[in-house]
Amino acid sequence: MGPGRTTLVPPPGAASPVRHPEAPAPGTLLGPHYDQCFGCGEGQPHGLHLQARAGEGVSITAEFTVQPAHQGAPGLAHGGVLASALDETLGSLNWLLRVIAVTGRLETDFVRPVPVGATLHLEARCMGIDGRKIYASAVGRIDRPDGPVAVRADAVFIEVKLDHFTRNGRPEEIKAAMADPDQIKVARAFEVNP
Ligand SMILES: CCCCCCCC/C=C\CCCCCCCC(=O)SCCNC(=O)CCNC(=O)[C@H](O)C(C)(C)COP(=O)(O)OP(=O)(O)OC[C@H]1O[C@@H](n2cnc3c(N)ncnc32)[C@H](O)[C@@H]1OP(=O)(O)O
Repeated sequence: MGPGRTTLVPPPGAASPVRHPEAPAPGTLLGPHYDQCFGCGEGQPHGLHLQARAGEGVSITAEFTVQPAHQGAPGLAHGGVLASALDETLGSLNWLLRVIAVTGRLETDFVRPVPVGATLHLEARCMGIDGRKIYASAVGRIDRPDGPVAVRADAVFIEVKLDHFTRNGRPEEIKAAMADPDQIKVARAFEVNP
């Protein structure tokens, strides 16, 4: 099945996700995978500054507070920003699997408007793995971990090698990342060492 027609439900026969033995313990704050990442980077002034934590099994919890820079309608979060928060939380599951993967498809339901100043409490879970395809779902609730559901997403991530970034990224940023010992450490933490 080609891109665009791919179901977001793991097919029969998909493998159950397995938490990597060296994955960070449940409760551990993961920290940004890249300082300039729009989702999690600390050096990105207009970014989401989303903070993700390892959960049990292959699950992640994350929080993000909607800032004035994230508005669509007056006083409300932009839908694309909310989709970014879901994408980032789902992408963080890869820390626990220790695979590098990029979003192939992301489907979002917007259930409730999210005001500026609200904190979105997100939770993502890996639902199954089929070859290079990683199926995952997430939900975001307003202001409390058990608050009202505002957004939901289903996604498929596709496993890639590190050279996906080095071949495709703008050379300036790639060069800087390769010269940064912290970035090399992060890249290693994602990669399965055969
Ligand atoms: C020292 C250097 C430092 C650098 C490194 C730092 C470490 C960083 C670590 C971690 C970073 C993570 C960053 C997280 C950020 C949040 C997540 C994002 O937003 S990611 C950005 C948005 N996504 C993209 O930009 C993807 C763009 N798309 C592509 O590049 C390609 O289309 C790609 C890789 C997804 C697939 O291309 P193919 O040629 O490799 O693979 P094919 O053979 O086409 O497909 C393989 C299987 O996947 C399915 N597939 C492919 N594309 C799909 C799609 N779009 N939807 C559903 N299924 C898809 C296919 O149907 C096929 O399945 P069948 O094996 O036949 O069962």
